[in-house]
Amino acid sequence: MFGIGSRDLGIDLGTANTLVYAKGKGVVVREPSVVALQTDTKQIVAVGNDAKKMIGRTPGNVVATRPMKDGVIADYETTATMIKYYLKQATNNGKGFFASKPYVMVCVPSGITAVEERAVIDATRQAGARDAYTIEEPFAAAIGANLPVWEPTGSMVVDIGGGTTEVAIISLGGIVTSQSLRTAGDEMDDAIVAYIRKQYNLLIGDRTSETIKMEIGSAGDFEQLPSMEIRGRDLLTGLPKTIEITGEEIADALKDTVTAIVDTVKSTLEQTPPELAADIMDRGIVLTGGGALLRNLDKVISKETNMPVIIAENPLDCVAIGTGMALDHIDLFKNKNK
Ligand SMILES: Nc1ncnc2c1ncn2[C@@H]1O[C@H](COP(=O)(O)OP(=O)(O)OP(=O)(O)O)[C@@H](O)[C@H]1O
Repeated sequence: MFGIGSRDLGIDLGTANTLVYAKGKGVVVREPSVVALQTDTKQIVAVGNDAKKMIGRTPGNVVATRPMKDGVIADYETTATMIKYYLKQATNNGKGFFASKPYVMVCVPSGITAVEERAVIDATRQAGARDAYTIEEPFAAAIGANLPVWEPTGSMVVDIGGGTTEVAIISLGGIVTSQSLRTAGDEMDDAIVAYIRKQYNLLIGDRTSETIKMEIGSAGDFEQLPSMEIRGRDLLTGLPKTIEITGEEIADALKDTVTAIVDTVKSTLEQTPPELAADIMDRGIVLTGGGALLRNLDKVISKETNMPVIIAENPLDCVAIGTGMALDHIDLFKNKNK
């Protein structure tokens, strides 16, 4: 063990949200993974919440972008700048420079390539880390959900984020089997946009579709679902229009995405050694990530697998908490990245 201190940080560098966990303090930064840039000079106009408000609303010379896609870096320079901004915010409340550079643990999807992983490490070092380490996202999620990952017992975690769904069986401090699906919350949003366009000839923006998903979205209609009024642009007249949409319609729009997630859970279970499967039967499948909050998703997974399903406490924070807690075991992650 070498000099891990209270200034060291864990980052959940997500497609949708970036969270920073500081040892002893908990989650100190929680903002959308969005950066607004001047198109010509590439100068940063805003980061995080301020930048997210600009999505779909920027003038011609400003663009609000999400530099992470499907859990990996799509735009290297912008990601490094975003990490730098959040590291500064986490270490010094955004004022000035680091007193001393932190060691940083960053989570990555389990299906990541060596080149994609290298990019995360390099971007974090470039952003000011003394050194950077990676941890696989479902492993971090399981630590953050308080699962007994270091014990000889099977735990199953399904982390549904913006870009990826990670399914893993964990025992004795390691991933026994896992699958990473590049389908998660963002694809649900896209499916809602496509459905409303097809059924109503109405064009809605990404932020509206995410709001619809959170407010009335559902993985299945086990009960009467709520409805809501939505606004968009009528593709026939070109004018703004308001319609009412039901939860049942949105459940229908989300069907393919939900099926893809359920199928991944099932096929991971099929690859699980029987002793570990028995442990999971006792303890249940644990859902983490923002997608775990989709209404009835726990019920659908439970019905399809015949297993108990539990939503972790604070599902949006599990990966960040687990990434930060893994700093206590940094020697296990040390050599991998050298
Ligand atoms: N109440 C809710 N119902 C449905 N989906 C939700 C809810 N709250 C958040 N989400 C979705 O969860 C996703 C974000 O989750 P999270 O912050 O765990 O992802 P991430 O870590 O940024 O992404 P990734 O792990 O793919 O890199 C978004 O798609 C968001 O719309």
